[in-house]
Amino acid sequence: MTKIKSVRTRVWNWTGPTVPPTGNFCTNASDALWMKGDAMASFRFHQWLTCEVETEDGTIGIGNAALAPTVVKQAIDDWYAPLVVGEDPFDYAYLWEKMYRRTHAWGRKGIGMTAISAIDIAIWDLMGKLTGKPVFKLLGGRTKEKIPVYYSKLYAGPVESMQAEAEEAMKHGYTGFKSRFGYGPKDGMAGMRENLKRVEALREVIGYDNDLMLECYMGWNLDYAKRMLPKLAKYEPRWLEEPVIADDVAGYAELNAMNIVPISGGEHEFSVIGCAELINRKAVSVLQYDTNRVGGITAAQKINAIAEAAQIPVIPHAGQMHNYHLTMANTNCPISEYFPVFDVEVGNELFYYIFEGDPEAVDGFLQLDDDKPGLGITISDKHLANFEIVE
Ligand SMILES: O=C(O)[C@H](O)[C@H](O)[C@@H](O)CO
Ligand SMILES: [Mg+2]
Repeated sequence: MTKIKSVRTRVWNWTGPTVPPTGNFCTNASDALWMKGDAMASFRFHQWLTCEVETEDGTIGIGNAALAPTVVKQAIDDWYAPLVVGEDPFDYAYLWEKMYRRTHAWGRKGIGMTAISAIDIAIWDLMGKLTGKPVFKLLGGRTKEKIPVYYSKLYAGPVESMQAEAEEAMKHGYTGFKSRFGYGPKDGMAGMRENLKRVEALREVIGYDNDLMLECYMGWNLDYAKRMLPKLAKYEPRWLEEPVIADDVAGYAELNAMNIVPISGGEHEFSVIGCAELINRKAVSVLQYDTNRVGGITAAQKINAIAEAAQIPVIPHAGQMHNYHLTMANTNCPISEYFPVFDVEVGNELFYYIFEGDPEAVDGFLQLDDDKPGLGITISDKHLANFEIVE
């Protein structure tokens, strides 16, 4: 048995070229504020955290976090790393509880649970490498020949450019497409019409034999969503995502109970109990935790069991290997989100510039390798010139 010897955290700041997103490309929680300018102008994921857990025999497991990397790094360095050094990585359930309970006063959600996630993902990568098995083979094995993925971009912009993007994506074999709304409560009825115009335009391109998912990114509220749902029904969205802020679980449940459009959410929920509440209160018809926020693979797999018992499908936020392995290992995880490989824009695509090994979608599917131990990713040296790395 080899013990954990060290935890190395690094913050990767992208300093390379970026594509400026169109203004107002997605509604968001800040839209409710009285503020000047475009709230999404500051919405960038141009930083990422890598977390490498090394054992005494020199094996290194790789974890990561996208939320607040500099703060999560400090939390790991100061609080969480000391809790796992000297421990056996295969005692991962005990280590998860140790990290969760020793910081329970402040770490149950947000930064603390993101830090736990990064370390836990690294531990699962480590266990895969130490056993010579891909992580999905440690979770339940292959439940799919390949993973169906949905195309996730279509940021709100001019109707013609959204239609052109959807047309291009159609050529790559996707059968699911997620777009972002650009308008919300502050834009009134005129904004509603702009939103509906774009949904109609996308349906004209992709037709009705493909899935269309609609993303609000917490930018609406209960009143606006209740008014919009009947107007959206005829476009048959597969789901309406994060219509209200993450704390408005009652609002989620009311919208989902209207049974007009399935409501999805969870990418801003944390821990097993946090997701169990969304399920038990019937707040979502599709649960979308992100493994690098919710508590890592240990927590995500427990949540998958609770969701399966309630027959709520789990389609994790973001794609990326820490989520793909769970989707491969669970029949109740039918498809994956997939950010197409793009020049760095909002930052959802930054993962591709830090890591190697993330599979590219082919004809709307992606594949995992039965013989690649761990998560199957390495830290890339291909784009180092475009990063400032903080140890
Ligand atoms: O579901 C998603 O992909 C997220 O909400 C996105 O990361 C974000 O880009 C908002 O569109
Ligand atoms: Mg989302």
